[in-house]
Amino acid sequence: MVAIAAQNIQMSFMSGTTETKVLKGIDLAIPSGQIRLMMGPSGSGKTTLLSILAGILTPTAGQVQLLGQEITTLSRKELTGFRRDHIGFIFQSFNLFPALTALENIELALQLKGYKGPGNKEQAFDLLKQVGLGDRANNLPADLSGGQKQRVAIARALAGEPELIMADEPTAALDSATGHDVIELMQYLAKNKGCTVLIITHDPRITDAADEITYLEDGILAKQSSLVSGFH
Ligand SMILES: Nc1ncnc2c1ncn2[C@@H]1O[C@H](COP(=O)(O)OP(=O)(O)OP(=O)(O)O)[C@@H](O)[C@H]1O
Repeated sequence: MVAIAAQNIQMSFMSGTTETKVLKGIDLAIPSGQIRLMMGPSGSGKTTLLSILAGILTPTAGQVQLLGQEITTLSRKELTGFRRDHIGFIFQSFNLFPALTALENIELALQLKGYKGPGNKEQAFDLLKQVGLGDRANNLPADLSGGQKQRVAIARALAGEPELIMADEPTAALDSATGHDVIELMQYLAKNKGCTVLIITHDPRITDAADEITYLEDGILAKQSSLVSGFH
């Protein structure tokens, strides 16, 4: 099954009377359970494309289907619900609430996803254990290292078991060993939970973890390499 699909995605931004075409007709099909990297020079349109695939930005033209659902026809409200129910997001900047402990950050995510029972604390703790942070549950983000914060952010993205994980530079702020741990965790999720993982990265150290790499250059797909079949 194809988890993330897009046809002829185009995106233009207006600044004054000048139109800048950032995406010029992108087609994508990412199978379920795959780890797909999206790479390319700065300004090539990666974040814009991820935002469109996640239904955060509406493209100027083109269609997107997530888990078989056409999302370009959904209302804002329906999109918000779809994202909440099916997508876990991970960003370079972690975006944790500084006044909440690691555990509370995840409990909050569960609440926002509509989980309202006494089991939330236990579930949040289980998620922290999955990312190897069972012993840091009561720490505030300020008392965690960059890698630990990113692992909390991943645990939060996993709350509610989303089928899709979308990450924008998840290892950029991490040292090499920690970045590797984070990617191993994503591999675990893809292989064992059937998550489909789409990662924007500049980080050449994580290319080995990908099933496939999509290269974006100046708003078009430059090439696609399948690591599984062994050609780069
Ligand atoms: N809201 C916006 N309004 C106008 N231009 C925008 C907007 N968002 C992005 N752009 C422009 O679109 C182009 C692509 O930006 P985008 O952030 O998608 O690139 P990127 O490949 O993710 O870059 P980086 O690797 O530096 O994050 C850039 O030239 C950027 O200035």
